[in-house]
Order: sequence, then C-alpha cells, then structure tokens
Amino acid sequence: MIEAWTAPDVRAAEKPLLAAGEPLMSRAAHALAATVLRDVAARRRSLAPGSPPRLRGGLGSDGLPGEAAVRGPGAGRRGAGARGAGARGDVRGARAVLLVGAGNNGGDTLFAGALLARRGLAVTAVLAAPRVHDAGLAALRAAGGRVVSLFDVRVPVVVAEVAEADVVLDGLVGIGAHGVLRPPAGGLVRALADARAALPHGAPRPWVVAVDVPSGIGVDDGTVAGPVLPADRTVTFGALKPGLVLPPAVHLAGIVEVVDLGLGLGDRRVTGGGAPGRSPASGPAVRRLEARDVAALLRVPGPRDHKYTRGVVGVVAGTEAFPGAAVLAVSGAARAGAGMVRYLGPESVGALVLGRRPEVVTTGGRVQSWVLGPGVPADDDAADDQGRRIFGALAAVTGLLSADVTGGAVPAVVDAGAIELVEHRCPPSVVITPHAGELTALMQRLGHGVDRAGVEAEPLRWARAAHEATGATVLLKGSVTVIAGQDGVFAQADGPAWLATAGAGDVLAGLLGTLLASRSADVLARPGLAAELAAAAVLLHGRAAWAVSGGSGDAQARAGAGTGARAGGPVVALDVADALPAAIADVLAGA
Ligand SMILES: NC(=O)C1=CN([C@@H]2O[C@H](COP(=O)(O)OP(=O)(O)OC[C@H]3O[C@@H](n4cnc5c(N)ncnc54)[C@H](O)[C@@H]3O)[C@@H](O)[C@H]2O)[C@@H](O)CC1
Ligand SMILES: Nc1ncnc2c1ncn2[C@@H]1O[C@H](COP(=O)(O)OP(=O)(O)O)[C@@H](O)[C@H]1O
Ligand SMILES: [K+]
Repeated sequence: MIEAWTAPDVRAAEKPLLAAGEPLMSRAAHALAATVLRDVAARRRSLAPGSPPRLRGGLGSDGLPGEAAVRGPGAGRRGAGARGAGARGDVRGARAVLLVGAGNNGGDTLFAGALLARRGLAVTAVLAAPRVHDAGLAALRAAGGRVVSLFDVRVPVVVAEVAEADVVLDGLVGIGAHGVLRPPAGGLVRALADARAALPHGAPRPWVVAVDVPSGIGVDDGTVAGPVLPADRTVTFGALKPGLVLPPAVHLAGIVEVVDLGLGLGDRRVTGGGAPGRSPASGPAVRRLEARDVAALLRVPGPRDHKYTRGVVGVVAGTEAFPGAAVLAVSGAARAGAGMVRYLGPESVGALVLGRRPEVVTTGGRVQSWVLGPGVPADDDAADDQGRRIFGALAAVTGLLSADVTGGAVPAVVDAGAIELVEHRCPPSVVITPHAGELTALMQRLGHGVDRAGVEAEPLRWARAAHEATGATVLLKGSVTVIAGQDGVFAQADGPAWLATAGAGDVLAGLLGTLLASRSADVLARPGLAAELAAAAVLLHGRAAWAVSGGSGDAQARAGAGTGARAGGPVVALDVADALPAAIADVLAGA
C-alpha cells in the first residue's frame, strides 16, 4: 500500500523528532544531494564519445539511460544514508542552478547545493526571497557556491542561466506553500516553464529535481492553480504528499522518490488536522493499492465453492444502438471470475452477448451484484426498457423497495447512462463510475455550477463532493483514477494511456461487478470495502491493459523520464477483458 500524508500530518510527525534534536534537514539535504549526483553522473555516462564536455549537450532527451534506481511513489524507500551514490561517475564541472525560496524548503536546497559544490559542481543559487535560510546560505557560500538574487537580476537572465545548466533544483516552496507562487518566484517559474515548453521534443534541456514537491502544486489536494516547473524527479521527505499521487499535480512530479526520515507515518496514526473532509487521526489522506494489496482483497474459490457462492453478477447494459457495451461489460464480469453472469436487455443484444459468451444466462434471478448502465444512454427513448430495469435494480440497492419485493440489497456498479438515473441516496456499496464528463453532469444535476474543466482541475474535490452528495462510492476515471469512499480516497495509476479507448470503461464496470459480487456480504457489512475493491478493479484493469499493450515496468516509471521502459502499443477493450484472467493470476502469484 502506498500512502500519502498531508502537510499537517507530516509536520505533526516531525515535531517530536525536531524537539529531540534529530537532524532532519541534514538528512534531507544529504539524500537530495546523493540523488542529484547519481542523476548527473548517469547523464554524463550516457554521453556519446567525442561529445563536448558539457553534460547536457548531446543527450538529446530528457532521459537517464542506464539508470537502475527508477522508482515510483512508494515503490521503495531510500534511507537518508545513501551518500556517495553519485561517486560512480565523475560529476566535476557540471552546472547546477538552485531555485531558493524563503523557508526550509530553500534551506534543504542550499545545504544540498553546498554538498554538490564540494563534489565539484558549479553551483549557482537564485534567491527568490529577500531573506533565505541563513545557515544554508552560509554553507553554500563556504562551499564555493555562487549566489544571485532575483531582486538584482532580471528573469530572462536567470532563464538563460538555467538553459545552460545540467540540473535545476526547485526549492522555492515545499509543504509550507500557501496558494499559487507569488512574485518574484511565480514569474520566474512561469518563464522557466514556458521556455521548457517551447523547446522542440527531444531537445537537450536541464534535468529538473523538485525538492519535496514541485513548487506551486497544491500539496494536499493535487491541484495546479498557477505556474509550476515540471520535474523529472521529485525527492520527497518523510512521506509521500497527496499532490504527488493525485491528478493533475502528479503529472508534474516525474519520478518520485521518498526519503525515509524515520517519521513513523503509517506505523501509527498521527493527529495533524489533515485535509478538509478528513477527520484527524484518520490515517493517510490518499492511498494507492499495490498488487499484493489486491491479492489480499480477491476472494479465491475453494473446494466448497459453487457458482452461486462465488457470486452472480446481474448486468443491465447495452441497447440496440449500443450493443457492444453489453458484450464488453459481460466479458469484463465473466473474465474476472464471476460464478455466473446474468444478462438483462433487448433480445437482439442478448443474442449478441451469447454469441460471444455462451456461458452467460439471459434469464432473471438472484444476483450478488448489479452492473447497471454501460451502453444505455440516459436520454434515449429506445433505452426505456433498460431504464426500467435499471430503476428496478436501483430501487433494490438503495433500499427503496423492501427486500421481499427485490430479493434484497446487493452492491452495484452504476455506470454511464445509469448515473443519470440515480435519484435517491445510495449506500457506499453502490459504486458510481463516471469519467470527468459524466461526473460534471451529475454534479450539475445536483445543483453545483461546475464544468468539465473544473472537475479535471480538482478531481479530488469533486469525487469527494459526489460521494458526499449521493452517499455512493465514487470512482472518477482517468489516467489516475480517483476513488472517494466511506473510509477515504484512493488514487490508482495502473494503466497505459492506450487504455483511453471506447469500451474500456464497460470492461471495468463488469470487472468491478464481479469483485463486488464475490464479496457481496462483506461489502454490505463494511462500508469502506467497496472503495478498496474499486481500487483493486482499477489495478487489475490497468495491468491487463499493460499486458495487452506489450509494455513493461510500473506506470509511473514508464511515464517517467525516458527510462528506456517500453511504452507499449494500442489496445482494444475486449482484449483487455480477455487479459484479466492472466492479470489476476499474476497478482495472486505475487508477480
Ligand atoms: N520541518 C522539518 O523538520 C523538515 C522540513 N523540511 C523541509 O522544509 C519544508 C517546509 O519548510 P517551511 O515550513 O519553512 O515551508 P516552505 O519552505 O515550504 O515554504 C514557506 C516559505 O515560503 C513562503 N511561501 C509560502 N507560500 C508561498 C507562495 N505561494 N509563493 C511564494 N512564497 C511562498 C512563505 O512565506 C515561507 O517563507 C519542507 O517542504 C521540506 O523541504 C526538510 O528539511 C525535512 C525536515
Ligand atoms: N490517459 C489515460 N491513461 C490511462 N488510462 C486512461 C486514460 N484515460 C482514460 N483511461 C481509462 O480508460 C477507461 C475509459 O473509460 P470510459 O471513459 O468510461 O470509456 P467508455 O465509456 O468508452 O468505456 C477508464 O478505465 C479510464 O480510467
Ligand atoms: K519545492
């Protein structure tokens, strides 16, 4: 399990250690410097023979070829004692620019800069505040670092200096940031980000290391309200922060590395206030399941099981206009290991479903979960019959009709057109699975004046708002899928961008239906479990998609800075469903 903790939580955990005199800043700076040295050495090693002595010349990409220690958030922790990691390569003469803000984030950066200078790098600190960390500044000066102030030099001069650098350390603000970056730091970052965006693809440019977080992101909510310099790597201290796992900020963090400062977060619950909507002491603000967590959630059948104990999934999906969605949802459910799948819908669609999946049953009966809505447009008269079926199932799962009539409440996946049909408060065992457009429509119907861009800018906020407004668990789809449930938030980043293809969501709905059916009674009894199973479904869906696309490694590393990992190729939704058995087997085998 990957855990992200808010700034107040981190501060609360640091407090007793600082009071006891633990040298946290020194540990942070040493680990930061070691990583920078390693990165710079790796880039220098990648230089072709005969290239000019400057490190960035000739690289031609933002990559770190040959680097061994690429890691995603939580994929591993480095102790603070990783000194000398850069010793394998000669880094003398490399140029480093430090962007230094007023607080301890700037202090970390200055101390790390001093270590870099002592290793032979030419270090320039650009001070973006009238006063910066005194001891850090003194250390840098003593080590031979050069210091310029944004109050004395113009931004274009700094931009030109940065363009000539091999590595930039972004130490403007960390967990003490409030709001968008203020001048002069904001103007500098905007100019640097613009200059970087204007470079042709693959053009040489400096490697950017964010100190703790990319300055300017919403540390606790992942928002990007102002300018931010995209990082190639983020070296974060003590614990992951929510903004390093949540969209859209996660896309600016690059490869994230956690430096263990011994804060003990996760070992115990700290009371730090936390993010809005969270009660104190409620644990990490955001979690991300890993394969081993999913293995523990999956119910593996045993000798006493039969098809009914394994779980029957009822699927109300597809219309004559959109029959494929029924095939995809049913395939997702069947391939994920349902004991039985019942399909309910138009006869012609049922025939298509049976043609593809003869094991499906097309008669009514008891189910342990529902999958409602894929391929059922909310505003289409032809969908009336499907709409009636969905209303019936919703009446059962929301407890609107008595168990005598409905056979009892069971968990449900409410997808696509069915989301528009939710009119009553849901239990958390109902999982609504919108993409950003569908969530926007839902929130507008509930009276919120938000548009799609607003939802995409603040996915955490709107997923939570939808959960609070409907009572349902909300799974907001995207490259990072955000799940807001009764016991908190998950942010899953498991699939390749190739997965953004028609019908992929239908497969996910069916797959999730099966996971809910397999643990139906548990889901009804434990309000937080639906969100965990939803996160598990996203992980399996993403891993199946990677298998189909032919990629390798973890998603963050692949998306990271040209590590040589395979980017994979196109996928189609039905192939993703067909890859689920192997994805599940791999997860259960610990692969
Ligand atoms: N607390 C600790 O024990 C440790 C903290 N560490 C570092 O300390 C950082 C936190 O330090 P601080 O609490 O000093 O806070 P920061 O350094 O993150 O930022 C606070 C400073 O930035 C200014 N600032 C805030 N918002 C701004 C904005 N929008 N635009 C421009 N300037 C802004 C404030 O006026 C203040 O001077 C962490 O991110 C981490 O890098 C590490 O050294 C590890 C140990
Ligand atoms: N850029 C991306 N990277 C990875 N996965 C993505 C990306 N964009 C979308 N996805 C995933 O692809 C699927 C698309 O689902 P959806 O939008 O519902 O499509 P459909 O309705 O056609 O089935 C979701 O699981 C979503 O999380
Ligand atoms: K920073």
